[in-house]
Amino acid sequence: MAQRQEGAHQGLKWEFPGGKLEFGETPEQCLVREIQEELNIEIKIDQLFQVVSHVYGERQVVLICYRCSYLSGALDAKECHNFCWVEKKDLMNYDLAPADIPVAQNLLKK
Ligand SMILES: Nc1nc2c([nH]c(=O)n2[C@H]2C[C@H](O)[C@@H](COP(=O)(O)OP(=O)(O)OP(=O)(O)O)O2)c(=O)[nH]1
Ligand SMILES: [Mg+2]
Repeated sequence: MAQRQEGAHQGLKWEFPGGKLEFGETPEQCLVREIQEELNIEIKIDQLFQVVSHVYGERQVVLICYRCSYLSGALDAKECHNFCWVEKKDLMNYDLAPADIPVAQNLLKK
């Protein structure tokens, strides 16, 4: 889990790390890039897990969530406030971004 930067949208909330699509890239390419940029590690995309749409006031986000595997690199909070590996059973102890609650609940069921 990554903690969002202070002052960002949903600042200091905990999230599944990732970020916005750039023009022309696939969602999978976007996630590999974002994890490298934010956490300094290389990952492999395993499979689509869940798609969530959430409205925050005037902003709508669509999260495309994947199961991924760690490949290489040393974790570093390059573009996030903090990070940690979290066991599924402990997910609900974090102050999650509201859009992530159904994802965390779904993970707990599996
Ligand atoms: N990555 C991610 N974003 C989430 C989650 N839950 C959630 O509500 N969001 C929201 C926060 C943001 O409004 C949006 C994702 O934008 P972002 O700030 O991560 O985008 P980015 O990494 O490309 O950052 P930037 O370059 O736009 O600053 O989705 C989540 O679990 N992961
Ligand atoms: Mg991000």
